[in-house]
Amino acid sequence: MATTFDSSSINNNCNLSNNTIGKLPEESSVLVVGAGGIGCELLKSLALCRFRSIGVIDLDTIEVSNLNRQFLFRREHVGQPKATVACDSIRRLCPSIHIEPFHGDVITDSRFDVSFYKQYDLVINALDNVQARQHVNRMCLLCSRPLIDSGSTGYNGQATLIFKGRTQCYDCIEKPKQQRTYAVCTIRNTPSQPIHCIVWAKFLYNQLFGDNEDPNNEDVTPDADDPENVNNEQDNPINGHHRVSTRDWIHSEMEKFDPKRIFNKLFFDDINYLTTMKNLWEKRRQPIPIEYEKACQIKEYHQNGQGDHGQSTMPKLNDQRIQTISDYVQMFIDSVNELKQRSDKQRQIASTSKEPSFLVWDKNDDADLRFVTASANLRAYIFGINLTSKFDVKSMAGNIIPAVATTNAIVAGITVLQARKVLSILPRLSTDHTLTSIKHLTNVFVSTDRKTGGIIQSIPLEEPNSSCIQCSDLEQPVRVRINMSLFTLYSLYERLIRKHLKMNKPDVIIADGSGRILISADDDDEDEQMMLKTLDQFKLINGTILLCEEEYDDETNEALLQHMKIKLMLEHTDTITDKDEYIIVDDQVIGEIKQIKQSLKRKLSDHDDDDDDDDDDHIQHLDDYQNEVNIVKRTKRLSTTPNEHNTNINTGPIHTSFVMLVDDEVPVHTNGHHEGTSKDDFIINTKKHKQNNDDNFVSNDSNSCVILDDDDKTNSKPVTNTEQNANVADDDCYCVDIADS
Ligand SMILES: Nc1ncnc2c1ncn2[C@@H]1O[C@H](COP(=O)(O)OP(=O)(O)OP(=O)(O)O)[C@@H](O)[C@H]1O
Ligand SMILES: [Zn+2]
Repeated sequence: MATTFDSSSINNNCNLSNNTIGKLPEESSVLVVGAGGIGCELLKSLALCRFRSIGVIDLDTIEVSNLNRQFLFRREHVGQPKATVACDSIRRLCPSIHIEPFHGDVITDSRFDVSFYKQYDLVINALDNVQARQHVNRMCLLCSRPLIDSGSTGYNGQATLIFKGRTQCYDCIEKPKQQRTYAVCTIRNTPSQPIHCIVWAKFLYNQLFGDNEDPNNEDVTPDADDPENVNNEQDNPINGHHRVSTRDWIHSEMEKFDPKRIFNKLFFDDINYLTTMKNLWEKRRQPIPIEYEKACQIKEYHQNGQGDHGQSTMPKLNDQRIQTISDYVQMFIDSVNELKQRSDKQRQIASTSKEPSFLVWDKNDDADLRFVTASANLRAYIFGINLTSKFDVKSMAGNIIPAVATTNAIVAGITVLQARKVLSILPRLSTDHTLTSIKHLTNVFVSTDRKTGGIIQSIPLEEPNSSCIQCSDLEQPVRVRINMSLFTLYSLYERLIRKHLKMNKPDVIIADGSGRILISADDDDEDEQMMLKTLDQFKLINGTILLCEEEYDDETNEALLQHMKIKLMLEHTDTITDKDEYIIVDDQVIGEIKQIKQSLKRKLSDHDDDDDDDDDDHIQHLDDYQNEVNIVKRTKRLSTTPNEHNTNINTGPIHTSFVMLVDDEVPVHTNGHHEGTSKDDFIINTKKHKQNNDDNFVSNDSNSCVILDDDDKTNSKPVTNTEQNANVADDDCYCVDIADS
């Protein structure tokens, strides 16, 4: 790494096409997200292939376990940010490069907003988790930046291309569940494999130290509703054994928090209760409860003293060895004590900061891992299941598939070739909105499955999935800037969605592929407590997209005006300190409205010029017009300047305008400066209305304008920003408030 490499020597090999129109690597800038296994290989290859402007994001610091394959790091770097060290190493390899590190979480760090992404021509993912990949995918769709998603699992890998609206995006195909799920009854009542005990131990961790409000925080207490337990009377004390929910029990125990009592509750009382559910044990080995004092005496590796199950006599690291039950008892007590201290400290920190008040299990944290190893093995012993070494628990609990350095290197190489191909077509992308300019590109997979072809396989790009929530509806989301740790669900729904965006009562769905409903329109009993929670308490993060969708109300017909779908993109910023404040970022939306205006103008003037009174033409025109109205309706979501909800932002006077559609005609309104004006006046500056309020029909409210039925001026109605839906009949006109541009 100390030597400097002259990359020009390999440039010819990297010249993928004779296409001189394309952008050259040295002229382009690339954002690499993730500086781990693939990331290190990728940065090296990009630098050697003459990429000269690179941004690198990574949230992590270097660990000893990274050093075997993440070769930009050395032992002396352990503990330092990956992004910074990776960039330093690349600079040593290639001094002329401009490479900038960003140590932060790509999802939650508010530095990585739309303008950040727009600095780059191309984005490359070298990440290891779905959530971060989905986030970058969304940002690239929003910013119209091509994305290459690289990844590897063991011997398999991929470098797939994502072009907004032209190829499938990362979310077009539902991802297989990352983690295998196990039946709750198996975990709580009848484990039969080490993994069942490990999953149980992770649930237990969450119950003792984790987020109690997390819906995934499963109860670890015996499940009296087990379908196999049908003939038993449920939840009755049997032979004096009560079933006590661990969650409730631990709360009542918080003061004393004695690890020995916890031990006895989990491994003696609960197991005793389980043994009373007789049906479960008709065809299974019944678990044997153990008390703390007795467990301390057990020097066996296994219930039947079978020792180190089938493991070879190869020398092993300590963590790879299975220990005795008494060792695991000690490990349990020590780790519970350590984690209790840490959790108390965390609660204290949370009381004066925005930090969470709970612990989050981390496979790389030694106390976390010891707790799960000890708890899982004690439970395994009770159920007669083989024990598992700490080393194996880490890989099973962390859902780890071993990384293969060679796969990472191959994937990184392919990714750089993909990047060069993308650059070669970049200038044409903005003018060609079909698949033509990218039809020679492919997704590339590395696979050991020889039946499907060679190790490296090229698969044609596929068109977007029309029902993909992220990319099918190319309408841009409305970007809302808020402070997630202050802004409440109430403010989101009542102030922003209902009052400002004027939706009636929409469902609000989290568009992360889970389909989780944040607020249901059907839910009449809104839980007040829930509405007062801040958005971060619902685990909404920077970049979350919410789909607000309103259905027709057939009975009242009201919904005709309100039938809308709006996507909101939440952007977190610490700079907002008012809990109710939000800023709608509008540059793209204003552009969109201008386009609609242009297109309406064209249509209406075509119609005027058309002397032929052909009925079919007329119908066609009305259809077109209706489409436009629908577009406008759907686009009813604008306003960036301060409004009644954020007047505390001192950004000057309110300039609010309306886009108006009156029947099939151009809107007419009567105050002096606009009267008789042409079709151009779809956008009416209401500030001017106020300045000229010598007119009968003009409201004194600077946020209002007057609209008329085209042919009957007596129908004139003043319309204000906030009342427009109520006052304007559906067949009269339709208003869209937009910021004065
Ligand atoms: N949300 C995120 N923001 C920024 N970087 C991320 C985010 N999520 C993951 N990463 C980074 O992506 C990289 C993925 O690399 P890799 O798959 O080699 O994982 P690793 O954490 O380095 O290795 P291991 O998991 O085996 O310890 C990591 O360096 C990780 O820090
Ligand atoms: Zn998609």
